[in-house]
Order: sequence, then structure tokens, then C-alpha cells
Amino acid sequence: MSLVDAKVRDRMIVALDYPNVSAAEALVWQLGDIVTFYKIGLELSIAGGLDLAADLIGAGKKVFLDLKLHDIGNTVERATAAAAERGVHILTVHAYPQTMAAAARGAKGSPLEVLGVTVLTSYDDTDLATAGYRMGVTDTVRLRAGQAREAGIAGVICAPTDAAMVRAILGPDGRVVTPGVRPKGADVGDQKRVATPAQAIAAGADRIVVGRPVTAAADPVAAAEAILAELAGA
Ligand SMILES: O=C(O)c1cc(=O)[nH]c(=O)n1[C@@H]1O[C@H](COP(=O)(O)O)[C@@H](O)[C@H]1O
Repeated sequence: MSLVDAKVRDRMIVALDYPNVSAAEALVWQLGDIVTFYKIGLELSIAGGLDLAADLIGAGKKVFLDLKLHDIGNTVERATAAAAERGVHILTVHAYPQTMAAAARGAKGSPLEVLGVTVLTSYDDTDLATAGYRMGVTDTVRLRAGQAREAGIAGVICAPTDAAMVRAILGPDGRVVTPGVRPKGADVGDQKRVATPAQAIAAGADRIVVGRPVTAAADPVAAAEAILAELAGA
């Protein structure tokens, strides 16, 4: 294990985007002490990921449960309270005012950090227009970051390219977490608003989310170490 300190390790969240628990466990085993924070998203949650979340927490890892909740207030409040009871560290909801306010109520009194997903990193202005939105990405992210602050949730998920603007809105205590992160030269895939790990942190992100740059790497350990080294120097 390299000499990257624990604070830097906690800045990198590895997305366990796998179809089953055994594949996810194999990566966790391989990465060992290098990675302290894992994200369990939609695919793995459907395939037994909630039990894996409990195991990871029991093993001393932090867990980001990425369910991107969006439903009526009562449902979101209760689902958020259930996530808080499981001891997960982060839960996502879509950044709609009703939804964020309900999640804030559900998380009240617990250490769970609720983050509002502003505009997905796979969307650009054209995608928003096609979906019927009047505003482009920047204005929508600005509006939603302000609404997240008003709702009283911990912070937001945004693209690294939005992080500086969002940091200015949320202030130093708000949480800014950025997926859409690609080391220099890495395949962008379906992401449209991307930056490097160092650029994300320099723009004001607290943490970055990385999936395929680690999970699809020929050597995931080397890939994770390289990202951590970049973060340590950022
Ligand atoms: O909420 C998220 O984590 C998320 C929000 C967003 O706007 N974009 C985004 O890519 N994500 C997640 O971040 C991860 C990115 O994965 P890679 O593109 O493989 O690095 C995936 O698990 C996505 O579900």
C-alpha cells in the first residue's frame, strides 16, 4: 500500500457497478486497504447490494448508496430514514425541492449525508431541451444547488465542470461530490461533462466517484493507486 493518507483515500469513491455481489466482492478484496469508500448503485442494489452494504460497513468501509430517490414526500422520507438506519454514509435523491426536503426530514438526527443529483453527467444542454427543460445545464445546476442548500441537505452531486460554481453556492461546509471523472486519456464512455481527478478537486469537489476507470482497468489496483496519487498532489 502506498503512503497516501486516509483523508486522501476517503476522497475517492469507487462505484461497484456490477451485476452480482460476488463480482463486487472480488474487486473489494483485490483493492484491500487502498479503497475506503464504495458506491452501491442501482444495478448492484437490485442484485443483493443492500446486504453487501451492511457487510462493507461492518468491515469498516464507508458506503454511498446511490438510489437517486424521486417519489412523493412520504415515500422519500421513509426510504431515507431506512437508509440512515442501515448506517450508510451517503444517499442520493434527485434534486427536486419536495424530494430534497423529504429526504432532509428522513435523515434528521442521523449522520447520513443526503446529496441531491443536480443534472446527470451524461446530459448536455441538448439532452435537457429534449427532455422538456427550458434552461441549460449551467442554469439548472445553479438553481438546484441553491434549492439543495435551502432544503437543508448535506450537498449535491454535480459534474466536475460545475464544481466551482456549486462550491460558491454551497459554501465551505456543503458537500460537493463529482462523478464524470476521467484520468487523462481515459475512455469517456457515456459521460458528457468530464474532468480529471485533480481538476475536480481543484474546482472544489470534496470527493470524486470513479467506476470504469478502476473497474474496467486491466490492473484495478494500479488504476486506483494512480488516481489516489493524482488526488494527493491536487
Ligand atoms: O449519482 C451518481 O453517482 C452519478 C451521477 C451522475 O450525474 N453521473 C454519474 O455517472 N453517476 C454515477 O457515477 C458512476 C460513474 O461511473 P463511471 O462513468 O464508470 O466512472 C456511475 O455509477 C453513475 O451511476
